[in-house]
Amino acid sequence: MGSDQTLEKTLPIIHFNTENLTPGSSSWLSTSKIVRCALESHGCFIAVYERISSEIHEKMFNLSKELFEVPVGIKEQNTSDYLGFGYGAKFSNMPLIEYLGITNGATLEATKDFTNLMWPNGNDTFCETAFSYSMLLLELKNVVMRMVLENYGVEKYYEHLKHSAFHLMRFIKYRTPEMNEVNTGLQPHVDKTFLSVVATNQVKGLEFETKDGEWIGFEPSASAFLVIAGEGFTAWSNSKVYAPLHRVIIGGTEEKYTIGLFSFMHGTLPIPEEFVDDKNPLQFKPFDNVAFLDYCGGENVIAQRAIKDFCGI
Ligand SMILES: O=C(O)CCC(=O)C(=O)O
Ligand SMILES: [Fe+2]
Repeated sequence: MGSDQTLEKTLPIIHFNTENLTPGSSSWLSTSKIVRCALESHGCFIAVYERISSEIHEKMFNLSKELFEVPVGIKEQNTSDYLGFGYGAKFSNMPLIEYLGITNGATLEATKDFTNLMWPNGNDTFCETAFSYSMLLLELKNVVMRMVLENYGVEKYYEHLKHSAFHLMRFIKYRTPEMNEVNTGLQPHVDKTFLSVVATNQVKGLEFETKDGEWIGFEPSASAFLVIAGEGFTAWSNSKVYAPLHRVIIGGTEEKYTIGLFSFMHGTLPIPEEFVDDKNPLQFKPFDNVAFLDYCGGENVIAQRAIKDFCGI
């Protein structure tokens, strides 16, 4: 296990292995502290998680290429009322990005429904691989949640949060820019989620802004996943967890593919009293993550950090 979080111009890197994945072990406890610190200082970190083998990772990304080859008319049937869910492409300010999403990702039923929508004659390999892969991302997300909550001494909320969570499994493709075309893959934004785990192919482009305004690029490598906090987690933790601004710039000649498991919460969440004291007065009212998404999908979409406007005190 190691952490490079004090190094400037790099994202914190946290290794997860058999030893520190054993709840209650001293190594679990020390890793929990490092995870919490990373989410407070950067709002994200690189998780080196070897339980996700390079075989399934590669298989999933190859299938994801196949997914984007499905005819547009079918991809467009992947609709959703939520901001950023469903199918999206051909945005005037972000011409390179195309995405598809499984609402209620990391469930077999939704993965099957999505597969059957994309391939009316079926595609068992896609369905099985996407489901297994989403479960592995979910496992990592849950480990991180549990570690952070334990380290804050608020583990009593873990089961409730785990059961209130629902996930968007999002597949993204960024094509390379043509001559004189902008290289913006994804505009700078802060996720409206609680917590996400994002995997990418070997192509660079994802960048995070540090608290002092510098942009740091993510260098993809085998078994490296990004854990990113969203504004929901910031509100719930009374601003202890930081949600970082990030963007995608497509520079090279290769297409970038991303697969992310983005978590959101159902229901109204109050801010635990453990996060509030004289030095840290309550900053947010109880909030509904789904209502927050709706709020951001309306005319407030421009605001990069909308949570304060939505439920700040
Ligand atoms: O494609 C990526 O690397 C990042 C995607 C992302 O930030 C998002 O979908 O919110
Ligand atoms: Fe994002």
